[in-house]
Amino acid sequence: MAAVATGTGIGLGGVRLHSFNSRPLSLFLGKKLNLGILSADKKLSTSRTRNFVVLASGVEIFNLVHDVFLGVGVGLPCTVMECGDIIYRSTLPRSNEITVTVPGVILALGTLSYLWATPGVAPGFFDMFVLAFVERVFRPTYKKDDIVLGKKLGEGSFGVVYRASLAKKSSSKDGEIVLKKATEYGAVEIWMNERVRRACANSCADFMYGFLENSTKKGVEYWLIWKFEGEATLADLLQSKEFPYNVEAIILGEVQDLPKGLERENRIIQTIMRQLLFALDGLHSTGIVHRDVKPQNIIFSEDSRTFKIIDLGAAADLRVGINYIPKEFLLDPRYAAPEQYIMSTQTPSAPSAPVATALSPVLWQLNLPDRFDIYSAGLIFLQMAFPALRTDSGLIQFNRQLKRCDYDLNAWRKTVEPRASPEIRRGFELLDLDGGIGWELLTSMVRYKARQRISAKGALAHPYFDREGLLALSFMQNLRLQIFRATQQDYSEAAKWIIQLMAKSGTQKEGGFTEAQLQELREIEPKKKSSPQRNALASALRFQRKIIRTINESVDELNRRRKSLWWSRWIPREE
Ligand SMILES: Nc1ncnc2c1ncn2[C@@H]1O[C@H](COP(=O)(O)OP(=O)(O)OP(=O)(O)O)[C@@H](O)[C@H]1O
Repeated sequence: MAAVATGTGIGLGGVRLHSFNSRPLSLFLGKKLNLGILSADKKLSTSRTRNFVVLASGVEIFNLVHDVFLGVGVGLPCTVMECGDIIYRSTLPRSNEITVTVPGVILALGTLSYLWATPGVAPGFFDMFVLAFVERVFRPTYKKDDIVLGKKLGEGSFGVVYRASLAKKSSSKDGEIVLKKATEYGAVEIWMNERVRRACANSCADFMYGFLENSTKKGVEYWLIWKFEGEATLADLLQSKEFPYNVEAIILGEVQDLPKGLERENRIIQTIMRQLLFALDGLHSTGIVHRDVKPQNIIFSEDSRTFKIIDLGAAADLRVGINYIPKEFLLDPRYAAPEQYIMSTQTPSAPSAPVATALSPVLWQLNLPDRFDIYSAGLIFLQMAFPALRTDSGLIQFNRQLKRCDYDLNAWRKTVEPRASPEIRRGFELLDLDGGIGWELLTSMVRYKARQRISAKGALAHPYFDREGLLALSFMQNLRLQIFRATQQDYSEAAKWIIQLMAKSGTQKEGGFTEAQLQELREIEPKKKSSPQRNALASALRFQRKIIRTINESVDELNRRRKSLWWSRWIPREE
């Protein structure tokens, strides 16, 4: 008895019949077709599917179609199940069995590395939907009445900071807190502090609680509470004539009885830089860019004897797109990197949180927003090495000089060194210790292009932090240094190319980038030839662009307001 079987499987006389994939019906009409010819007598036939021409009569076509419908959905295709043409039901592989294939493994590994790449899509989901809830349940909460205000510590445009204490305290040290009464920007700061507390608690001042206080007549006010970390910021310590020995004393807890000199100062500065980079690495690894790194925002924690970062009010969380405003103008101009924005201005405004989260690894790699903080940290390094740069006027003057040298520190050095004061010379000497490894690290932090700047993790692995310095590097350390230097190459052209591709493809809504913007990207000089028609066309284009820009900005603004709602709902309110 012979039967023509098609579809994915047909039961016939106790035998499960399988042929290759079911084909579109049009193929049956006199075309060549893959069909399995099966003999029911041979229960375990090894026969392969043969190709032959089916000249189907009307009745046969009807039967075939009937068979197809019967077959579909009965079993999986043999190609997947590797079952041959005829296999007993009992010998079929179990349907839930996972087949490991090379492309499958590559795909799975690729997906996993994408989900774990900075800023971490997968850890982000875990943090937001598990850790945040667990923390809410177990962390102590505070109310306005629990806090006794003390002296004012500072006042910025977005809030006032007080030293305070808790009315009910378990020990005298326990009760010392810092309270910030902040405007609507306090909501961002609460979000960032909570994120940091869960992801890298040691990087920043110990955040205790934050809530919305709306009983005051002033309107919306966010109250943020931190543990009181200590009296001194790095700015206070830098202003002392004793710097860096005053830092050594508080880090070690005692005054060293050693001769003062460059070597010793270098070691102290190394320690401060290591602690600062460690704190930054913690923030960056979790997708947070501080954007306001400066000595005033680095506090010395007396308990842990380390420097910690404060004031996350201007920080951006690139994992979920909070405070992600590509064109936002930034903050303290004394410490801001030349790009001034953490994201390329070609990057479209942040999409909704799930999309921002899904795209975050790509956007992070394209923009490397963390390098904004690295530039600021580099300037702090410079201030530690050169006392003349510790004053506002000194730093502003340095910034002007560096800008004139196209942000090339080596060029700046060439201009100032020949006529430098003994104090400036001493700074260069300090950085030139151990074969100039300090200078090398500094120049890899303070660079014009963000892409060419070293990351916090890279800086921590730099030989500058090995005690022996450059000359005593082992083979492996030397290799590491060479790799580090290779990674300092300029890959911005490649990134630009990718951005261009993204820009060209554009979306229907955004309309992609205009030719003029692409021109700007390519840094091609616009043609100078002009004619009345060309001028008229240019004016019309300019006008059109202006209208589009205005509409986009208004939509952005509306979106931003709408988007700002979702995460501020997480902030507790005082009952
Ligand atoms: N956890 C802390 N422990 C001890 N002191 C702190 C702490 N947090 C903040 N301070 C002190 O309060 C000051 C102001 O804090 P912060 O920078 O967060 O406020 P701000 O309103 O943003 O100020 P500004 O606008 O001047 O930066 C700091 O310079 C520091 O001296």
